[in-house]
Amino acid sequence: MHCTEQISHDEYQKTADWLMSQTKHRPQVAIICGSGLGMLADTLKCQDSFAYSDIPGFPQSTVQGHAGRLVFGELKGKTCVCMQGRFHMYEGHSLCKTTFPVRVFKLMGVETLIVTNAAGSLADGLRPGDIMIIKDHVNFPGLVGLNPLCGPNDDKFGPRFPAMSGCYDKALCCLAMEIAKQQGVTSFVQEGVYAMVGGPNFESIAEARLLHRLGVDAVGMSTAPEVVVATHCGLRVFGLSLITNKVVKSYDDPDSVNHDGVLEVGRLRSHSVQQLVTELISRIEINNNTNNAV
Ligand SMILES: O=P(O)(O)O[C@H]1O[C@H](CO)[C@@H](O)[C@H]1O
Ligand code: HPA
Repeated sequence: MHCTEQISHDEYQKTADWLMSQTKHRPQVAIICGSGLGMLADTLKCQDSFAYSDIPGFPQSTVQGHAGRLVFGELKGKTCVCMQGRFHMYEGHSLCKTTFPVRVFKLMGVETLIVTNAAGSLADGLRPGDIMIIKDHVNFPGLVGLNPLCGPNDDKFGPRFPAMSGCYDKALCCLAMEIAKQQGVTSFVQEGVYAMVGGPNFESIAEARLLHRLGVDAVGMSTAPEVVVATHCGLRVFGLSLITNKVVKSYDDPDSVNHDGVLEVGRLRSHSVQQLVTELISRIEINNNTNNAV
C-alpha cells in the first residue's frame, strides 16, 4: 500500500489552488500540531478555517486529539497555516497521503515548516512535560522502505536522492534554545533525537530498551515522513516533541502509557509550547519567496 499509491503534481496543485481561492492568506509558515497540541492554532488572528472533509484531496483525521481542521491566520507579522490534526501511517493512510499537506503548503509558497508531536522519553534526563527540540530523527519505517518518497520521483519537488543530514535547521534549533533561555524555561527545554516507529501500539519493554541503547531520546509514531517530504522540496524545518510520558524500560515498573494521559500532558503544557512557538515564528526570517509554482 505504502509504495504503490502515487499522487500526481496536478492533484497537489488542485488542492493548493482550491485553498488559495478560498482564503486571501498566503502562508509563509506552516505548523503541524501533534496530539493534544491543536491549541497552537488559537493564537492566529484573522482566521480562515476549513474542515479537512471540505478540502479536495485531503485525508481525514481519525485520532482523538486531532481535530481535522486547517486554520490560516496571522501571527506576529507572519502569515501561517496550521494543521489541527495530522495523519499517521497507522490510521491506514498511505505515506504519500500522510504527507500530502506538506507539498500543498510548498505549492502555496510556504518556506518554513514547524512540526510538533507528543512523544515518550527514553533518555533518563527527559521527563513528562519537558520540551525536546528535535535535532535529528531515526525514521524506522523509512529505513525498511516505508518512505513517502518511494516510487517515481517528482523532479518538480526535489531530487531522487535528497540528503537528510541537515533536515532540522540548525539555526532554528539555536534560536529556539535562545528563546527558551530568554523565557526562563531552560529547566524543561533541551535538544534530542526523535525516533518514529509505526505504532499504533506503544513499545514493549524489549523494544524500549533497544531504542534506548540505540541512542534515541524520544519516540513517537509520526513526524519523520513529513520532515522527509519537506526537506525533499526545500522547506526549512523546525521540530519539537512534547514529552508526555516515560517509556517503560523495566519489567518491575508498573507504569503504563495511554493516549488520554498523552493528551492531558498536552493540555498542561500548552501555554509553554505556545509561547515558544509564537516567539520562534515572530523571529523567523522570511525570504518572501514568491515562487510558489515549484
Ligand atoms: O505524533 P503525534 O501525532 O503527536 O501523536 C503521538 O501520540 C499518539 C499516541 O498517544 C501517537 O499518534 C503518537 O505519534
Ligand atoms: O511512548 C510513546 N511511544 C510512541 N508514541 C508515543 N506518543 C506519545 N507517547 C508515545
